[in-house]
Amino acid sequence: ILLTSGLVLYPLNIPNYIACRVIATFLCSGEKEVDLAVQSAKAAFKIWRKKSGMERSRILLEAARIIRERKDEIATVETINNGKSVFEARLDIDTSWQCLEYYAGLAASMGGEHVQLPGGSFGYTRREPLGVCVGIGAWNYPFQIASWKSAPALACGNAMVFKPSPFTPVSTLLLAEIYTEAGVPPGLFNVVQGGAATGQFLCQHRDVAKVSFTGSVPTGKKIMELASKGVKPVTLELGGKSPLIIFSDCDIENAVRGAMMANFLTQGEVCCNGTRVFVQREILDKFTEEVVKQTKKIKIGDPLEEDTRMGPLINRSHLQHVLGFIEQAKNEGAKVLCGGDLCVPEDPKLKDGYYMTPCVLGNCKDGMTCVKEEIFGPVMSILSFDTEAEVLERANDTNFGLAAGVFTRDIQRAHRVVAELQAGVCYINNYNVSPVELPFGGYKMSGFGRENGRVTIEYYSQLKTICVEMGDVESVF
Ligand SMILES: NC(=O)c1ccc[n+]([C@@H]2O[C@H](COP(=O)([O-])OP(=O)(O)OC[C@H]3O[C@@H](n4cnc5c(N)ncnc54)[C@H](O)[C@@H]3O)[C@@H](O)[C@H]2O)c1
Ligand SMILES: C[N+](C)(C)CCCC=O
Repeated sequence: ILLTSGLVLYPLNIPNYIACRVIATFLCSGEKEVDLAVQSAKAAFKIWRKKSGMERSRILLEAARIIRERKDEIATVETINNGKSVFEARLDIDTSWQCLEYYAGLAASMGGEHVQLPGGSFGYTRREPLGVCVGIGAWNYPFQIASWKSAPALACGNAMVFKPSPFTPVSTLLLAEIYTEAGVPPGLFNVVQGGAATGQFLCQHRDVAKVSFTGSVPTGKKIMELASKGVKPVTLELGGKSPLIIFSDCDIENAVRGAMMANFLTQGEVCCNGTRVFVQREILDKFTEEVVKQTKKIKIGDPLEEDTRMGPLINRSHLQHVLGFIEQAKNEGAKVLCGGDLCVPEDPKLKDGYYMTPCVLGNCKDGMTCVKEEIFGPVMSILSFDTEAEVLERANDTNFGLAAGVFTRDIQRAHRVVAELQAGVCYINNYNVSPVELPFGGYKMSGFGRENGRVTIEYYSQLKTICVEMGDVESVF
């Protein structure tokens, strides 16, 4: 997608292939447009917050139903938007409507507690919405990120202004359209387009009550700084360099499948990917041979085709950035076991696409750049280890803490190891599944706050305490 200022060309005609071409142009929202969106959300908030939880629930359920019904169409738009395979985009749309359904289920049960005090007095708490919340999204899961932020926000009675990444501006508009069709008040969910400047206007706006951000660590720090000026709470869903630990007693076939899931979804552009794959020495050769065999089989090509499993990366500069990491890895002593090259699919229509072959790096060491930094592309680094204590020490030796995984048949070891891993999301004998019932979010520099799960209600609401006196005032004066 080439972004220029200009007319919004939307809806677009869905083509039957993806290469590098302009599919839409959008105007970036400036300070004035951001203010209009916030004011419109503020007006809608006044109506929405008065609705009962049951009423909000019904509307969210209707939106979930429409997403489910339009799943194939939305997935196709997402594929054009981002480049991921349509097969995967459908899974993203599933977790999106599931998220709306989940919070619809919680909307009516939001409440506080009643506390008895001496002398018949009592207190109670009310869980109240925050107001206008801002959502700012990354480009790797555009529709899913917008759904994971807006569903709990709206369920709690808030309004939201959402800014997608300028690299993937399209699919979020479908979500806005669907909320409107489902019956939310006009302006309750607004989409503004643009990059850093638009994001900054949002974070600084005096009528914005909260910012929920998904993106990189450097941008997350800037957002936290901006929000701190208005003492606005933030949720930060940031990057990672997650460890995946494969013990020799695991089911190797499953572990190989897990490692593929942990590294190659969405062209490897996944925040929680388990890119540091620690394999116990006894099974290193066998595991590596099988993982390389499976990686070579990944079908790269037109992401709109049913059997494609890897499409193009998000843009040319990111492709070059990822290939640069592989060059550096070679220079630092890693061995390319497969992939890591520019790829020009046979289909002439795809010749300008940003394709590369998925890469497995062997002979990796903890100090190498490919092992320390988030690459955000299809690059798996394999490291060997001998003991549990050693691998735990090495797995935790990072400033990131988003996710981690462990493959073993020893159930006691599995729980012992995850208890020691410094990561917000830990997988045992699987990787990168995301049931919306479970909270998702990071430790350390991977951020704070959570998405999904019951706990997220706390991040989109505030607690009011009411103290009720049943006797006379006992004044100290
Ligand atoms: N933890 C998670 O749930 C999660 C999920 C997806 C992606 N990510 C992370 O996102 C990163 C990739 O996404 P990206 O390249 O879009 O990230 P990014 O930080 O470059 O941009 C994210 C969003 O922030 C906006 N932005 C940029 N500068 C801003 C500023 N100064 N003020 C306000 N907004 C600003 C961008 O326009 C975009 O919408 C990776 O690090 C990845 O790990 C994390
Ligand atoms: C759905 N996944 C694969 C768990 C990804 C969540 C969002 C991370 O980028």
